[in-house]
Amino acid sequence: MTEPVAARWVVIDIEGTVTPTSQVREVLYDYARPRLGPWIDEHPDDPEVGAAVADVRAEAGLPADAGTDAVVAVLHAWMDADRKATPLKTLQGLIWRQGYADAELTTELFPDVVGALLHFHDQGAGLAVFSSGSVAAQIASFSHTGDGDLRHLFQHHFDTTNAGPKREARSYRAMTEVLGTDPGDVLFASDVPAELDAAAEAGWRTVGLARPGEPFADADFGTHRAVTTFDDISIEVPA
Ligand SMILES: CSCCC(=O)C(=O)COP(=O)(O)O
Ligand SMILES: [Mg+2]
Repeated sequence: MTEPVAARWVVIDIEGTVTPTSQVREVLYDYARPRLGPWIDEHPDDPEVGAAVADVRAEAGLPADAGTDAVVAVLHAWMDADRKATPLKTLQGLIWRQGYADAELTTELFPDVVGALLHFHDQGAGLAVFSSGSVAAQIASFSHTGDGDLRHLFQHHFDTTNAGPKREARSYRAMTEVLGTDPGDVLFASDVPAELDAAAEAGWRTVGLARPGEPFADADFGTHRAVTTFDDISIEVPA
């Protein structure tokens, strides 16, 4: 990106934008898959787990008393289809948080990401994350990266629970309220054109990450600027 974008906030997507898609769909999904059933059975009194399991049953049309095996079969099918259903994301996030705490997981970021985020931060921009991954998963994921603990960089974390669906403008309007700024002061970076469309509809500025080898490398980004690396994104923070 040659021209700097005026932005007080930079909001980043995760999968395909700052981490390779394989980091989520292979490393993290493979970690969660065998642990979902045991996690559900070992946390019978955790209200967050109970609510997520009830939501899986309801969303999948299972009976209200369907057992763990039936619930896990649905969760595995959703993962196979990469359906980013909120109750799945809640349960994955709890499992991944434990995995990061146990030092069994480390987040691999694209090599251009940390330098760019540090630069935006040093320029005085606020940084936030908007991902289908739960807030718990996001925070855990940035606590153990190949580049160290990056949690201090982010002032806000948004997911499909506290903001809403990623492809709907109302989610971006809700986040704008929380950020306490004008929508035109926010730059959203994502690999998914439909997410950028929703952000633009809410008045945000957008940049598409068309990273070589990633699922949206050859996507049509329409009127959104598209770059292949964060090295090509520059911002200026209005005085
Ligand atoms: C470590 S955060 C987990 C990310 C995740 O579960 C996911 O589905 C990523 O989706 P995104 O909206 O960031 O593309
Ligand atoms: Mg993405």
